[in-house]
Amino acid sequence: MRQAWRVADVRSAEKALMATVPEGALMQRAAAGLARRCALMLGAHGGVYGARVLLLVGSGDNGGDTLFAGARLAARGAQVSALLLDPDRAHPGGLRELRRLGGRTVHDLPERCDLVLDGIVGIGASGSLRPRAAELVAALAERRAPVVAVDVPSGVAVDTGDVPGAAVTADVTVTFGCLKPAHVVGPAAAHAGIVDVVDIGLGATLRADPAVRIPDAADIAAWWPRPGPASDKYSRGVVGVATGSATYPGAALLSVSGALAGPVGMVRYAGSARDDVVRAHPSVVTADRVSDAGRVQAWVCGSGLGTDETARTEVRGVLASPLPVLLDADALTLLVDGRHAEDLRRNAPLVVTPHDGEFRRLAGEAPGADRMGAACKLAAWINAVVLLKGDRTVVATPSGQVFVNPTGSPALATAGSGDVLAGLLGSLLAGGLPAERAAVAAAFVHGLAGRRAAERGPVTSADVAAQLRPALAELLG
Ligand SMILES: NC(=O)C1=CN([C@@H]2O[C@H](COP(=O)(O)OP(=O)(O)OC[C@H]3O[C@@H](n4cnc5c(N)ncnc54)[C@H](OP(=O)(O)O)[C@@H]3O)[C@@H](O)[C@H]2O)[C@@H](O)CC1
Ligand SMILES: Nc1ncnc2c1ncn2[C@@H]1O[C@H](COP(=O)(O)OP(=O)(O)O)[C@@H](O)[C@H]1O
Repeated sequence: MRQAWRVADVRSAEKALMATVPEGALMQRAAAGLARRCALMLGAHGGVYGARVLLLVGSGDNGGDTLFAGARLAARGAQVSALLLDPDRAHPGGLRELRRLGGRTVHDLPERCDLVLDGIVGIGASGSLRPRAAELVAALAERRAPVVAVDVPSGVAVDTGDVPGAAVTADVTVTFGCLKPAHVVGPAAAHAGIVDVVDIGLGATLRADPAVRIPDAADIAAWWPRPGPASDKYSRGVVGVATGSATYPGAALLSVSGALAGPVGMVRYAGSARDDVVRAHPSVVTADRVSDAGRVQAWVCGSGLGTDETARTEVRGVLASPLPVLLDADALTLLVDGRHAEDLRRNAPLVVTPHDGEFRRLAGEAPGADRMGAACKLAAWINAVVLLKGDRTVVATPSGQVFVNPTGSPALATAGSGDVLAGLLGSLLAGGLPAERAAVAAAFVHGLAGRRAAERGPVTSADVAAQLRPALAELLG
């Protein structure tokens, strides 16, 4: 599991580390790692010697890292030019070193270059880029040269992953010590490109809790419940699916197909699409209503359910059970008027899976610029695990733990793909995973399936469901 830390925590760790090393040592470690990565990129396209490298240099230490890295590239024969945003405030030691090794300063963006290092601002940035920096970033976007962002792409909000204005879009971001939220969450993540972490020795002093955890395939494979010799269909868990309606029978089929790909031994369906469900999935045991469904270990409720009194009774029914419950789509709409406030006071886990519109209705405001903060706030408020959908889906727990999903594809933005996710997540709940792991694992595998489906052309949610099994076969070996 990778982790990312907030600026304040990085700063304290850096301060503690700096007290133990010679002055300037951290910047040299950062510059060495940065130069190495740049040399690798140049090496793949003709070599370092003679390559035209442009440094965009702000007046903080981010610019300092960039100048020292540029000096190292100049020492290897690159033609390095530095564009200083504020020449009087550029890092003096870095500028001296660059000049000593043959680098020069320029006043405008050159027409052509082989690599650009973005050292305008790093973790010391505040607010959106100032006009001169923003102009430069806009002009850079037209040059189409490969860009390496130093620590973070300039213009992103480091702690939230928001992109409040102009921002550099990098091919590679070389960051120091640890990941920061902007590398993995929100619209900023798409600006970072491939992210490389350079070890500057921060590990020992970085003691704060991470701001966000990023699962990898090994985590999901380790968590995924697997049947053993003593398993039977009941001991593997039975998930109840209360979704779909006469108007939306497809939602029932999609959520059931998601549930069937999960680890449970049986799927029970309760609702008016039962005939369609059995026709498509003969192994599913069906009933008309939640109250008649039989024993399950977790409930999934909401996709395509409608918002009439029958739907309300079903939502009330699943919430009244002592079991883990996932509420999605129409069930979330039904929560908004407050009539289920009492039902929400339950001891068993609750997971809600809103997209932005559902989130706004539930929380009373849109997730806004800080998706992690917003998800945490809602999770604490309703005492539920919140899975906030989107690119880089966020999972937040009532106690404030946050996960960001690294898999997925924009192709998942297709009607019904959330229904598939809900079914899979419910299956993991019934299979015995703690709610936050079920949410994280479901988002991860759903994202893998989305990617696989996208490789085969335009994606429907049925394609996503069909790719869950192959994605799992690959993941679980
Ligand atoms: N600490 C360490 O141990 C290590 C730190 N390291 C490196 O230091 C970096 C942090 O350096 P930092 O603290 O000097 O801040 P930095 O990111 O250069 O930004 C400050 C400058 O930006 C300016 N500025 C601010 N906002 C702006 C805006 N919106 N638009 C435009 N400009 C804006 C601000 O201007 P001012 O407000 O002063 O006028 C000031 O000039 C970090 O990311 C990493 O690369 C590594 O060497 C490893 C060891
Ligand atoms: N731009 C995007 N990039 C990646 N994934 C996305 C994007 N937009 C939506 N998704 C994913 O697609 C799914 C859509 O779910 P949802 O909005 O509930 O659809 P539906 O209600 O039609 O089933 C979610 O898993 C979400 O994370």
